Amino acid sequence: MTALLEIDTLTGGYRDTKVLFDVSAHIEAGSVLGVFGRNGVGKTTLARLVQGGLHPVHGDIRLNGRSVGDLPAHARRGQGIGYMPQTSMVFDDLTVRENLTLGNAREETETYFDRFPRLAERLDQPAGTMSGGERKILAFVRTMIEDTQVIILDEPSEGVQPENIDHMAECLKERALAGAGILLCEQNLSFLTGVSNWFLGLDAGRVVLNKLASEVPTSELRSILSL
Ligand SMILES: Nc1ncnc2c1ncn2[C@@H]1O[C@H](COP(=O)(O)OP(=O)(O)OP(=O)(O)O)[C@@H](O)[C@H]1O
Repeated sequence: MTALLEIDTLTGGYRDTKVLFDVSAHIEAGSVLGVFGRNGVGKTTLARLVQGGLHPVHGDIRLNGRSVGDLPAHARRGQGIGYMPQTSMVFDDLTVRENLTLGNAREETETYFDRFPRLAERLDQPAGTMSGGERKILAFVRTMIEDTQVIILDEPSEGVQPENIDHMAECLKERALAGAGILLCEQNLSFLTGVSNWFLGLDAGRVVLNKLASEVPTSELRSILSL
């Protein structure tokens, strides 16, 4: 059976500098691929190559068996690939409400307010007046409510308090159960292990682990993080 998203021998980076080398992975519908590795190993670069902000030097990305590797980011978004970047992820001058009503919502935003009441309290405030952690939550919810098949999240838990990270994990599991494929780049091991079905470990731009999560002891993850 064809995977929802196939990442096929991707090599790429920034102008003349290659950062990722021959990275392959796949994401099934209903599953979470946890991408991890130390700072600077290429997690964000992988996220951007899949999202379309960067274009590969070599390799391809296929959505439901069809190549999207030559498409610009907006066209990949149109085909159902959502993306929460690590930084600059909300429109600071727009209110929380306006940020949440951009794009194609697949479900009511209100369903997220029980888990993240801070957003409901701040609906009419410019997003730029919120804390870094609150802006992360806003960007996360906006990404979750979009009508997408694949969701790419780049370090959503960074700067977010533990209780809200737990709520993020619940949302991701629910979205996967509803059929989405999720590519989660994360440094927070307990969050990553709590939601991932499959792990992709990177070091210096190369795959050092690509395995079913249930077959990977935490010690192996830790050793990759301290390589
Ligand atoms: N715009 C850029 N131009 C040139 N090199 C870059 C650029 N952005 C990142 N790099 C380099 O690419 C490499 C991989 O960076 P990347 O941001 O993908 O790593 P990461 O695993 O996401 O790191 P972190 O965990 O710190 O976010 C690093 O060596 C970084 O310095």
